[in-house]
Amino acid sequence: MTQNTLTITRPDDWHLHLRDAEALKAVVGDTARQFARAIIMPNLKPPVTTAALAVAYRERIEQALAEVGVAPGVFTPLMTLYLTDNTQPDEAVRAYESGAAVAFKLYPAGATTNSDAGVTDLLARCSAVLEAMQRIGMPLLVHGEVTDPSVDVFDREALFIDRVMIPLRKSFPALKVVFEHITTKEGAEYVRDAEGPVAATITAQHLLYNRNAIFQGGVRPHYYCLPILKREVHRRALVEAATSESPRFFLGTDSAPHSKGLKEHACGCAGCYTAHHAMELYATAFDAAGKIDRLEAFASFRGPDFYGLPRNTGTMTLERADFTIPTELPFGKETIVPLAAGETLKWRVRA
Ligand SMILES: NC(=O)N[C@@H](CC(=O)O)C(=O)O
Ligand SMILES: [Zn+2]
Ligand SMILES: [Zn+2]
Repeated sequence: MTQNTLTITRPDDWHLHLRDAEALKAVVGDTARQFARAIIMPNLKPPVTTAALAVAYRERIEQALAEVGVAPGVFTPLMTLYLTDNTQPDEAVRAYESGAAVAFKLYPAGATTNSDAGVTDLLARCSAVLEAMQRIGMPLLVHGEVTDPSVDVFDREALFIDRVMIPLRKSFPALKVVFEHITTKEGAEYVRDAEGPVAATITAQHLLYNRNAIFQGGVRPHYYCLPILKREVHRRALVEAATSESPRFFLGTDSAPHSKGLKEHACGCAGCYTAHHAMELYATAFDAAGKIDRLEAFASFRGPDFYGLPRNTGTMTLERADFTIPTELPFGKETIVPLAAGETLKWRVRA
């Protein structure tokens, strides 16, 4: 018998970009409608590099939530700090122990949107802060792509494992590491098999699409994100990982809003906007794999378990019903085109 409804513990998003100011106000309500908590990425301009900046950013998020009518306590932002070559160990201790931030985010310099202030050489520049993080149990969240321009863009994640991840985890074997938005079979296998406290987030777009989506009938900038969509063999490996019984894979949308104008551009920005219908996308992907029963563990259990946080207590109900994704959404004075705009999904969140 086909299952037509699914009630799960309220989910969390373990990788989210909320931006700031008008953009923040435009998108934060979408996430708060679907998720109880989210890990907020620190790649603002300028980046969120200190506990004080994270506290101030959290206040702006809370103000935006109030302005769009989200009641207090409905949604909790979990803040992160942006690691730089100059981050001092006492900043990690101050941020983590005061509750200002739950993790540090590693952006290799030049790897992705707003990563210019990122790290140039992780082990050479950041060993003292990594040592402190390992000691206090503060996770390191990693954008896992090498930045060497001579490396093919489709190979940058796989090479990162050998060049950065393995040496990092050899030097700091007890450091909690989240390999963010994995996109390859190599990434999934590494996380599945590695020793020690390692996990990975997986986006909806990497479960649903392979790289053909970027080029179907012409170039489609709204399917362009980093790390870029890969071949079908990789998509299948990610679906297998997400729907497996491994506790190491959990939901992280990487919803990354950019205005329509900046996406449909000669040099379009990387990032897919999925916060608006994230659970519909994930449910469609899990159902297509015949594994809708595994969605709750992926979306609601494994993330808090890895971070050492309590699981949520409320519930969300999804139902098998057509859900057509809007073609455009308001985005301050501009608009934003969500991922898979105009397409019809098989599941929707019951209001
Ligand atoms: N994923 C993306 O394509 N873009 C993200 C940055 C990131 O997560 O790498 C963004 O901030 O726009
Ligand atoms: Zn990233
Ligand atoms: Zn991201």
